[in-house]
Amino acid sequence: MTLLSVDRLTVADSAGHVLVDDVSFEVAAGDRTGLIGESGSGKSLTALAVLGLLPRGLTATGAVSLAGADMIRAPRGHGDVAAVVFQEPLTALDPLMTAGRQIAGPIRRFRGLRGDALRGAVREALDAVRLTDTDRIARSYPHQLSGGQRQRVAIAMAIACRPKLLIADEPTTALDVTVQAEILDLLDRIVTENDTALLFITHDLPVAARVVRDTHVLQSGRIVESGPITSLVTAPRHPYTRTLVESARRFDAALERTGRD
Ligand SMILES: Nc1ncnc2c1ncn2[C@@H]1O[C@H](COP(=O)(O)OP(=O)(O)OP(=O)(O)O)[C@@H](O)[C@H]1O
Repeated sequence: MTLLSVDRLTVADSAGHVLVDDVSFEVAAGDRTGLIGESGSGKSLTALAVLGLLPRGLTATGAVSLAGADMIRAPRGHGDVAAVVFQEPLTALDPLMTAGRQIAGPIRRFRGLRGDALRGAVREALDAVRLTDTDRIARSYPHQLSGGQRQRVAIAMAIACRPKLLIADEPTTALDVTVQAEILDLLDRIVTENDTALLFITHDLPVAARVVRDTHVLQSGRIVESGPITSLVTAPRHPYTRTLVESARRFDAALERTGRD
């Protein structure tokens, strides 16, 4: 079943500059789809258009259907269908609210739980993202948590309403390498266990290769290549994809050399 259908999506600013150019792709239930491209290639604007959350001054044309809702002409709240995890958890978290209350918000709104049932669901969400000491974490404010803990709380908030689609926009870019690997494993496990579809946005090909199956490569707002990530890595067709693969290989080789020193 197609959950998300993006058909000839074009996003332009008020001066008419085209920022996302004729982008089409689909995500079916349970898919793990990547959007890969360098900074400024249009990945985040594509995600925001999917959620009906484009910044003021930008207009979208084409068609975006999310679980049957027209997200361009009649965007509606997406909270029960899709959830998003951003690069910097502090942008998603309210600095003045404890982690527990933040996770409780969408559960109350979309699942209608109250009292003990609500508290139980918050604990469950914290357990699901492998946060130990859940009572302390639930009582903590964002600044009292580490970067990795904050991103786990943001993921707990995103999955607490059991969305059918999880959009992760550079979810590990702000984290150090060990924490990055833990968060990728966590996302991998969560989408597998809940059969959630994943739209994973990154500039980092090796990071994408850990979690996605099919991917689209974006350059200057356009999709230049699409396919299974394994084929893209082993036999890239477009020159830009080749550049991405080569720079990932050079980085790997440099890491290996550093390891031997
Ligand atoms: N609100 C806005 N108004 C005008 N231009 C914008 C706006 N937001 C983004 N852009 C421009 O649109 C283009 C695509 O931006 P987008 O944020 O989608 O890129 P990205 O691939 O997600 O990059 P990054 O990984 O750096 O976030 C960029 O050239 C950016 O400068």
